[in-house]
Amino acid sequence: MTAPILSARNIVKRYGKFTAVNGVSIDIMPGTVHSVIGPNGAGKTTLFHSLTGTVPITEGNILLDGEEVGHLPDYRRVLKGIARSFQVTSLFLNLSVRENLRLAAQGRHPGQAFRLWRDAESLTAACDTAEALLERLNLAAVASRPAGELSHGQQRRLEVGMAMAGRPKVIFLDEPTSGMGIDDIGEMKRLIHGLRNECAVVLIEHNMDIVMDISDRITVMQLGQVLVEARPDEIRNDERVRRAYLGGMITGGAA
Ligand SMILES: Nc1ncnc2c1ncn2[C@@H]1O[C@H](COP(=O)(O)OP(=O)(O)OP(=O)(O)O)[C@@H](O)[C@H]1O
Repeated sequence: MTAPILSARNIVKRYGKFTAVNGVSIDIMPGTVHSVIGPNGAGKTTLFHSLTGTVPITEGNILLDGEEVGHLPDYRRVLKGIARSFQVTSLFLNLSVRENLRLAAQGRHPGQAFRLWRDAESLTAACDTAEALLERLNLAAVASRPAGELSHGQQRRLEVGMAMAGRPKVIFLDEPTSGMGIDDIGEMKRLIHGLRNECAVVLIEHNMDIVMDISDRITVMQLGQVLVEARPDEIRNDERVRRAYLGGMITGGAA
């Protein structure tokens, strides 16, 4: 039987007396897109922060490829193979798209990001990674333009590319299609769908059409806990989910 690439057990995150995540267990299987959905305030973002190390967990265990990472800071988890999509503000807006990707590829190894000129071999590898990513991201035509001049949709694809550049084992994407038009959404869906060939994807997404279309598994959260975890077709037809709190939200997309 295939082992999960990421396995979180009984994750608890408290802010003072308030428990935002209350005993969540989740297994992320390799080669899958696993979405986390739920109403506002359900604890999705807090769970993401807990798994990526953005906030320290109060209780629980997180195994990445069998190794406990639950108490490592976020930058150490990145080195172990956990990536999350950077926010637009984390792009180097004055550098070209190609240079952004090169730096992200170099940054895979600690201390190398700003030693490009000293390590020709690693620079060549980073260039190759950047060129391959430019094609994957459909950004080759704008490779030489400053990242700050890209459209919103292009910037969001570049963020995903920056996370991909380190060849992570698991990528966390937090609402990658927010604020996008229909064409950009289609491109992002194709990109995410293709990612599962090389790593697992954990996705927070409010657009149910997208969730139903591209997820292999869906975890539904409510009040800091897991309400149900299942395949999209099962979630769509789950009366607890439908009646209890998502109701008419699950309507679109081909599950
Ligand atoms: N830093 C914090 N301090 C105190 N409470 C917090 C903090 N961050 C989140 N919370 C609370 O934890 C609960 C879960 O929030 P969280 O942002 O994880 O939910 P969510 O499911 O991602 O919601 P949304 O879909 O609206 O983004 C909310 O009640 C929120 O107010």
